[in-house]
Amino acid sequence: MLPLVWLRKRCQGLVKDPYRWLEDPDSEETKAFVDAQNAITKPYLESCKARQDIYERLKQLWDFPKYSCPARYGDKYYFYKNTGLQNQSVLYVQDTLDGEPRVFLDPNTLSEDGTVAISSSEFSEDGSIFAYGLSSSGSDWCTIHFMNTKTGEKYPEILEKVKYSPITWTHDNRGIFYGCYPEQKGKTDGSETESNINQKLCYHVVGTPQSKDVIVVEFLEEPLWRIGAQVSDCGKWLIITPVKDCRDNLVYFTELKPGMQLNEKLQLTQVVDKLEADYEYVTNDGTKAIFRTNKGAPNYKLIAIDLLDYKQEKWVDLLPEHPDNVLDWACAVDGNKFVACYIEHVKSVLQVHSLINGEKLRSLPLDVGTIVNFAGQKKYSEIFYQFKSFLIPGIIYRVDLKNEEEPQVLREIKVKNFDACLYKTDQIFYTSKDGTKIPMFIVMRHDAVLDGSMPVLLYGYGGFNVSIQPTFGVTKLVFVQHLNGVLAVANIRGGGEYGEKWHNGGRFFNKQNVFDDFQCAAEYLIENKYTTSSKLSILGASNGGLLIAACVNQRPDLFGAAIAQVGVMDMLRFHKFTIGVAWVSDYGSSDDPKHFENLLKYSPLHNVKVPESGQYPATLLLTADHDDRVVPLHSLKLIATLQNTLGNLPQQTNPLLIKIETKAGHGGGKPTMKVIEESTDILVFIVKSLGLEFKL
Ligand SMILES: O=C(NCC(=O)N1CCC[C@H]1C(=O)O)OCc1ccccc1
Repeated sequence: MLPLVWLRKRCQGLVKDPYRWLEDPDSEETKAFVDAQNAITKPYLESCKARQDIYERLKQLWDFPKYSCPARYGDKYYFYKNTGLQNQSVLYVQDTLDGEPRVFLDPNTLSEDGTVAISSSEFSEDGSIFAYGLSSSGSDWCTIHFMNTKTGEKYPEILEKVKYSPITWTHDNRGIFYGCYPEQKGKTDGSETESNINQKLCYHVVGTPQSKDVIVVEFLEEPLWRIGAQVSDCGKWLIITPVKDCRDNLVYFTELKPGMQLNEKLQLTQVVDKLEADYEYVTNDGTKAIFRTNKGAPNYKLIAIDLLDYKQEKWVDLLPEHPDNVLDWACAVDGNKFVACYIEHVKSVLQVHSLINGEKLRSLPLDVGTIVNFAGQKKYSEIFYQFKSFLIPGIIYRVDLKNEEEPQVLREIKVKNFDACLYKTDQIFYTSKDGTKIPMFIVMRHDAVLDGSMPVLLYGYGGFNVSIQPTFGVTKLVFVQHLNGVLAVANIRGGGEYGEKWHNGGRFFNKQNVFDDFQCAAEYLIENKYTTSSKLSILGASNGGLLIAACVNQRPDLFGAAIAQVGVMDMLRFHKFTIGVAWVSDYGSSDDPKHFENLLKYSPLHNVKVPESGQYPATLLLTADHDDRVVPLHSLKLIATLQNTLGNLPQQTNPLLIKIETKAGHGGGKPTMKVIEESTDILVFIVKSLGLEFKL
């Protein structure tokens, strides 16, 4: 037997997996397990006498109008608005910026309980047709629909089996390129766990049935590739950017000649042929295509590639890499400019540059916080951007770049019954186990007394090049305001806060740095008298759920309460379900012996053990039956292991619970009422676990 196969068998032979049966969501045993768990957890969370107060307060604080930036399509403006407690935001249309808004599409009318959400959308080049994806119960699957923007009339066809898909129009307004999985067998409602392979890029002509659609791009020898596609700003080119996991993509292109039928495979020219960096199309200036890339630039930069002479030695830097700040995104505006958004020590910095030579033309001043939303196009000089921070719910600015005017506040979002002046946001840098300085935001009352008595809610994510920047979160503010709490957000490695070096510092064989960074954040908060372990709660979702569960296994003594939402818990098998195989770019795969050992070291499911002294903190796992990003089996297997290993020990008096939501998924598109319910559960669990008093 080959040494590698022998080694794998030996290793895997050592690893028990007694709850493998929980991997079948449709078996009677799994359904009974889910019901039995919910039957314990729901009464536990409902038994909290402060629950109603917490729920009412969350609802009251949530009930403020939320807006997106307005965006121009055709001769109209469109924007999303939620009056406050609507389950889904509504898409409005205006003839002018101060015209009377009219409802354009209200997703709340598409389901009784608000579980149908708009997951993606794109207007045709002339604004005459609106293509939009609808997802149900939080699944990543969506169906694509088409609407005439003048009459509001729906086209008859609905595109099915769409997932991880672009929507990009040919500039003749005739149809769209989109991604689908025609070979997917069985259920495609998000409750299934089957892997997604063999995505195809198709072209759909509006007004025709999907059966007439043609596969225009496929990579038969690469079943794992997801095919990114974008029609260029000028409409002449189709840029194809296949990606295999969660980083590094290739670049192909083809010319879209006027009148092209698009009824056969496209002949692609390959520009980038090595999976070694990210290349994101920004715009093009004639044959000069601009990409945001980290190729030779861990903080990212903009390069120009001449599509007619695309050899690498001919690539030129348009916006060189900044030595410290991360180029987060760029958008072409006003014909010959682009807006660049940087991350500087975790806060957003917004600048306008020349598309001709990249030079900086002006800054757009911001407070300490985040640009959460931007609207601008190469063909318009008017741009909009929305700013948020921990204490600012949203300010939308408008500026017309054709003149030197200062940005004007278009809309300032107000929250009732919350006096932000009572609170402050500090950014501190603490030292992690290996000496690395880690930034952390701390939000609390101005008059807080640091005597170790305050409860803390510590949040982290730590992966996939994702930067956790300041945002306005009602749940966290209720914790600060009504539990006299301290909110701490640790920008641990694995994220993108300091570019590629930060991401690489927390992935593959450096993954333990992420857990060390988070545990050191907790120790910093204790040493500096913000709190004590018994008053310290930790919260994370998805990859952040892995963070929570791994840190609880490694330091059960450090935390008073732990909440892991939709966590990745089985690090030996995650790649076998839905899109899990894409995560090997951060985690590696247990199919590779060197990664097998590394994964086994921190996999939450495989590292539950009885603590030498004391017990595990109060632990709540949250998942949902239609989560097809991180399938619920991860959390089901972990809670079974926790309860079976620790649940009967006399010293384990803290609860070890799970709640499985129905008609819900990974989080995207979740209706407001379900979000408030879940936030109530989280705060109730913290109140009960830390023995806090909720003060209205
Ligand atoms: O899997 C991911 N991204 C990584 C991801 O979602 N992860 C990675 C680990 C668990 C989970 C999380 O942290 O949210 O994206 C798949 C996707 C979705 C939509 C369009 C294109 C591609």
